Amino acid sequence: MSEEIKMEKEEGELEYHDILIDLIKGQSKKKKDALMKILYGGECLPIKVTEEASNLSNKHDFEIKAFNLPVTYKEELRKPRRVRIGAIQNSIAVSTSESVEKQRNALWAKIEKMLIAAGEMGTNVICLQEAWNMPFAFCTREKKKWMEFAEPIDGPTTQFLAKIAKKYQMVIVNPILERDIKRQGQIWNTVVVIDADGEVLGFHRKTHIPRVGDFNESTYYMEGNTPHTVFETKYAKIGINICYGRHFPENWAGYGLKGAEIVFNPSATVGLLSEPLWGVEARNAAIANGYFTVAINRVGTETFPNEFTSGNGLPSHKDFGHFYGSSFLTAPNGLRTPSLSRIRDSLLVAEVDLNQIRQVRDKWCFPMTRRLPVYAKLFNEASQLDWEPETVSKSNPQKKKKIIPKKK
Ligand SMILES: NC(=O)NCCC(=O)O
Repeated sequence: MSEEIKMEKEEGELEYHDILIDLIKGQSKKKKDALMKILYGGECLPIKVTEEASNLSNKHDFEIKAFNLPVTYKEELRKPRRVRIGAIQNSIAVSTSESVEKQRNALWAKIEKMLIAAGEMGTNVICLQEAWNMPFAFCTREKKKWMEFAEPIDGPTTQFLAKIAKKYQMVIVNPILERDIKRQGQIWNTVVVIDADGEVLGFHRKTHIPRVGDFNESTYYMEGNTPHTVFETKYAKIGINICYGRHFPENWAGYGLKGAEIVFNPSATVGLLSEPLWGVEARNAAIANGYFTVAINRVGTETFPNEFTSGNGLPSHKDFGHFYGSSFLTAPNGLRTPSLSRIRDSLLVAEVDLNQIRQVRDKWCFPMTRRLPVYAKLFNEASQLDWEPETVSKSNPQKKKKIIPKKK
C-alpha cells in the first residue's frame, strides 16, 4: 500500500463536520454564527427524525441527518412548495469476491431499509449514489463479472425500487449500469427516474466520462446521448448530472436553462483525487443556476480480487482508495447542509421550499443579467477544430474598430 493511500485511509477516519463543530464549541454566538455563515452560508435547522426511521437506523447501523432550509420570506400570493429531498450514501455490503447475485442482493437488502426510513420521514424525492447496486469496479479494467451487473432500464433493480416508490409515493432516482438491449447490448452509465406512482418516467445517461486516475470508465461505456434531460416528477422538476459532469459549469447550466428545480449529482469519487473540490462544485452550481443541488458520494474502501495498476509508476494494488461520502444539499442562496459522514452509511433528508428558487432569482437577477448570446458565439467558435484563441499583445494589437462603434 502506498504512503498516500495509507494517509488517505487514516484521514478517512476523521469526520470533518465534527471537527468544525468542535472548533466552534464554546465560542460566542456571534462568532459561531459568523463561522457558519462563511463556511455553510448559515445554519440549517435540524428536523425531527421519526421513531420508525430512528429505530431502523439503530438496528441497521446507518446514520440519519435531517434539516430544514427556510425560504427568505413568506410570500403573499404563492403557497409554499415544500419538498423533502433525500440522498443515500453507502458502502458495498459484502466482499467483491462473492457472486454477482449475492453482492447485488446484499445491496438491495441494505438500501431497502434506508429507503423505508426515508419513506417514514416523508421524503418526496430521493437519489441513490452512482452505480449503487454494484462495487465501483471500473478501476480494474476487467470485463468478466463486472459486466454482469448491467441491467436494462426496467430490469430487476428498477422493479425492486418501483415497489418502494409506489408504497411511499416517493420519487426514486436510480443510478445503474445499463445494458441497452435495443442497441446490441451496449453499456451505458444511466439513471432511471421512477415517479411517485412507481412508474418509470424516463432515464438519463452520463454525459461526461472521466479519464482521470483509476476511473477507467471509458473502457466500459460511452458518453451518453441524453444531455440535460429534465424530468417533471410529481413533486419537482429534476435533473441528474452524474458524477464527473459536476466539473463542468456549462453542463450544470444546461439543467437550469431547461427548468430543473433540483439537480442531483450521484457520484463515486475518492479522497486523494477530488475531496478539496467536493464542497465547492455542486454548491457553486446551486448559486450560479438558481436551483437546489444534491451531491452524493459512496463510502468505504472497495477491494477487488485481482491487483491492478494505476499507470503512475506505483506498485499494483487491489483497492480504489477511500470513497469519502460527505453528501450534502445546497439551496440557491448558497445555504448548505452539513455533510453526511465520511465513513458511515447515511441518509440525508432536507426539507426545502421550492419558492426559494424565484426569490433568489428575483434578488440576484442572474437569468436576466447573463449574456447567453455572447457565450453562445464564443462556444460556437471554440467548437471548431481549427479555432485558435486570440489574445491581445503588442504583436497582436486590439482591433479597435470591433469594439468602438463608428460615429454617424
Ligand atoms: N465516477 C466518476 O465519474 N468519477 C470521476 C472522479 C471525479 O469526478 O471525482
